[in-house]
Amino acid sequence: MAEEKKDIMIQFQDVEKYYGSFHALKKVNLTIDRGETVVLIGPSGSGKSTLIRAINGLEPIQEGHLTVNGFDIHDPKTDINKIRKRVGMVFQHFNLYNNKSVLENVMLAPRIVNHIPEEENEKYALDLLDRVGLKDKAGSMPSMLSGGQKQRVAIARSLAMKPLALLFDEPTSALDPEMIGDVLRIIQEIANDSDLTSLIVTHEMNFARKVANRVIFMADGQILEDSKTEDFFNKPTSERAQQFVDQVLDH
Ligand SMILES: Nc1ncnc2c1ncn2[C@@H]1O[C@H](COP(=O)(O)OP(=O)(O)OP(=O)(O)O)[C@@H](O)[C@H]1O
Repeated sequence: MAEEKKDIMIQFQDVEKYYGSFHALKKVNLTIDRGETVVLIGPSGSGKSTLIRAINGLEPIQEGHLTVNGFDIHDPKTDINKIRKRVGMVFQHFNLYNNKSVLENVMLAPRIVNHIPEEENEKYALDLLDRVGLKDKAGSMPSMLSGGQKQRVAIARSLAMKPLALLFDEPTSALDPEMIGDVLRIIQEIANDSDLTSLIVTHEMNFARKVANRVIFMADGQILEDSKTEDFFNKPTSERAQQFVDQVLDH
């Protein structure tokens, strides 16, 4: 029988990353297929942000290969901007343009980078704001919004570029508890869009359990587990992961 051909979106092969002499990613091997929703968890300082930021070239790697949509992202010949156009990132602290309206925040990159005609751009931006429940805030400035609303604008903004993949780096860590649910619900809806590949760093274990196809567990710069979600939560194979899950679920 012919082997099923997988459609790989993100692939780390023996990736090593150092900050000076500090070894932040140790021989990382990871393959994420198109359309998968993968959650990345692990203790503070284990390298989750470093791994996710390497994917769109925000952190250089020193050894190994990292391909995104078939391009070796750390090959000097690769045009990193072409990859960043299709790989969106949602940050912990939103990173909105505070001097621009909500609508302008969503319209800016498609206008400047993709030269989308104004009318089409505005229509799509308003559709996206509707999708995140904020169409009525289109004319507001970010300073008028709650943290949860800001993060929903940031999500709409990342979708405006019609990404192939979205990277979420602790998208709810800076939010008040009552804001978290709405943001997670929207991330779940987006992640379940079958074409989109999502990689989500989160400490929200119940959310991870609901949304992810797979869970990656990191500690000390290494991937210790890469399991189907239910397998991971039913019985992590490493003691380190078991301790982590027990600790997080206790809180
Ligand atoms: N710019 C940097 N220079 C030096 N060391 C860094 C830098 N960025 C991160 N580190 C170190 O690399 C390690 C991994 O950091 P990283 O932010 O990737 O971890 P994390 O798992 O995302 O942690 P957290 O859950 O606390 O955000 C940490 O020990 C951190 O101190």
